[in-house]
Amino acid sequence: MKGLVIKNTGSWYSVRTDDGRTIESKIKGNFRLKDIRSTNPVSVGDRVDIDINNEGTAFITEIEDRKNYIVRRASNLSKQSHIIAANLDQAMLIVTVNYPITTTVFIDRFLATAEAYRVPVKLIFNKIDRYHADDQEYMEALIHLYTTIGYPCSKICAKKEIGLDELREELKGKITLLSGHSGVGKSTLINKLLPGVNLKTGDISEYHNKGMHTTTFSEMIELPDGGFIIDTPGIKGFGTIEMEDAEISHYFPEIFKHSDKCRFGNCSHRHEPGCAVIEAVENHYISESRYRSYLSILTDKGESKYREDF
Ligand SMILES: Nc1nc2c(ncn2[C@@H]2O[C@H](COP(=O)(O)OP(=O)(O)OP(=O)(O)O)[C@@H](O)[C@H]2O)c(=O)[nH]1
Ligand SMILES: [Zn+2]
Repeated sequence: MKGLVIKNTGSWYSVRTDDGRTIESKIKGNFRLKDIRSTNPVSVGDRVDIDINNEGTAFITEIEDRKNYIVRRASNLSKQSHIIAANLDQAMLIVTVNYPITTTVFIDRFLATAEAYRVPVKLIFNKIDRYHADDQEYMEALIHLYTTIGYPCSKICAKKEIGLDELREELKGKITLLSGHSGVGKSTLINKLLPGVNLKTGDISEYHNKGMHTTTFSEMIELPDGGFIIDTPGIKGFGTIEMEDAEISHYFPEIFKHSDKCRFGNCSHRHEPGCAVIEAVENHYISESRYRSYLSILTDKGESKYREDF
């Protein structure tokens, strides 16, 4: 029987089978993944094969290849990773241009990390009911910028349920990582998407923390129309990802595009003569804010500041 891992508590995995049952399962055999040293061989989002036994529980016998997965370091000292979730169809970053401000550096770091993980991202601008003319103008400028680069954007008001039907449509049948600064309205939004659950605003992590006595607890929230949201407690975004200096520009699509024409193949786009990226920034083909974010990742990389952000 094939199914989807939707929850993990300790050594038990809840598997939603393709015929609609939820079967508590354990791992059988010794799973080793080729390219990752991870503390958990199976994670939420994994597609698995299970053998159901007489008691109605099952053994996981096979894991399908993942199209992507997100990780965090198992602990500060360890080189091992913990897989937070696998097979994400998309990530949505909830952004507020005010109340509170989401900085472009925060947005761009999230986008670059998503590129590194090969997870498509959409930006959701929330609290549109609160914005005055200046905020609105800034929001439209950001939407123009990010849409041009290739990141779809939409505007919602979680509180008054504006724009939520379109959002529900986009979440249907998919595994979506939902992320955002504290205070952008993530709990409010999840509440509206899950009628009947009635989480108090600010309580979402408490809800997830039920059974938090195991450190490997992880769960996807099932949506009424099908599809799942991942909102892992304690993980602001994507967990940790290591980026090599030379790689970073690959995760800024428009910078990468221009870097073809740099004089030096190993150009860092900081100060080199004949740098096509710097020229494109000067000529406004690349936005200054994006370039600043690129530089900030380059500068902070390796420092804890960057790791804490995600
Ligand atoms: N005006 C307005 N306020 C909103 C909207 N969405 C959420 N809020 C308010 O913003 C505040 C923060 O909302 P939360 O849903 O708790 O935000 P959160 O992102 O879950 O924040 P944490 O719980 O800290 O992670 C609350 O006072 C909400 O009522 C919106 O669309 N418009
Ligand atoms: Zn360059």
